Amino acid sequence: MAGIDDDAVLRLDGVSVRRGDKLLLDSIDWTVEEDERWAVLGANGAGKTTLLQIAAASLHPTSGQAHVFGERLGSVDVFELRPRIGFASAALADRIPGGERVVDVVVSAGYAVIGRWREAYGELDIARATGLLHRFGVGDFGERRYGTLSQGEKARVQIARALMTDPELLLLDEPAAGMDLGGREDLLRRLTALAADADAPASVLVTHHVEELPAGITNVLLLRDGRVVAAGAARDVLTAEALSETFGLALEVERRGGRWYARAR
Ligand SMILES: Nc1ncnc2c1ncn2[C@@H]1O[C@H](COP(=O)(O)OP(=O)(O)OP(=O)(O)O)[C@@H](O)[C@H]1O
Repeated sequence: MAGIDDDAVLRLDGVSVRRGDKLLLDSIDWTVEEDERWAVLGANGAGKTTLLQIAAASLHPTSGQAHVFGERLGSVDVFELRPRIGFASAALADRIPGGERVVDVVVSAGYAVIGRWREAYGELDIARATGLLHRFGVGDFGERRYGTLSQGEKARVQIARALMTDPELLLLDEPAAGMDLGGREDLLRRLTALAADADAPASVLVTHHVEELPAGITNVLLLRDGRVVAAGAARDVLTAEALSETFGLALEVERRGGRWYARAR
């Protein structure tokens, strides 16, 4: 199988993850290419976070093979891969000490992952971090203490932090969770702009809600009980039938202005 698609950012072949009797992921085949912006959709407990942990090289499959940047997990030093991956999630957001200055939260991403934490930050690093904070609508908060930010503001800081190292793969676990409607729509506008940026990394965004997909998502993977229901181009995959199967209820789905909307039938 090696060599079939060595340019892929991520390639999973028959990946399963088992914990005790439970199969968290069941024989997943999935390829993410450099220019693709993926969304992974599924109900609570479907296995989305587990799948993202494999993509982040922080979990190894129980069986099957996972390649990240062409390197097989299990045969490569993951500490070499991780600096090339930007990861933002609520769980990570909660681990950051509340007393940290927001700009330091962002700028330290580079030092944390590449082990340069002893070095002083340069002006260029601060400028880049500040630029990223502005890009995600929290540019005025650089001097604030991280713990004083709202959940939605922290999520934006996390995305800026994930992009700080100029990663080749960006993983976003429910970036709009806990945001009010205005905050969500503003964030989605910014993620849409990121998706349209030819220099932006390949990305995988995990969510429960089709309404939280930014316009510009190119591909979708639907997950139910650890299995792929469908995966491929967004407009082929986001059908009423496939979404209904994914969430276990009859849904209708609609696309408007590049965004997606679902409701019970
Ligand atoms: N160590 C473990 N042992 C047993 N089951 C586990 C373990 N870790 C996770 N699970 C279960 O695996 C399933 C998948 O979990 P995962 O967090 O990947 O789902 P998810 O799709 O991200 O869910 P959510 O949307 O609720 O965050 C869940 O049912 C969870 O309870």
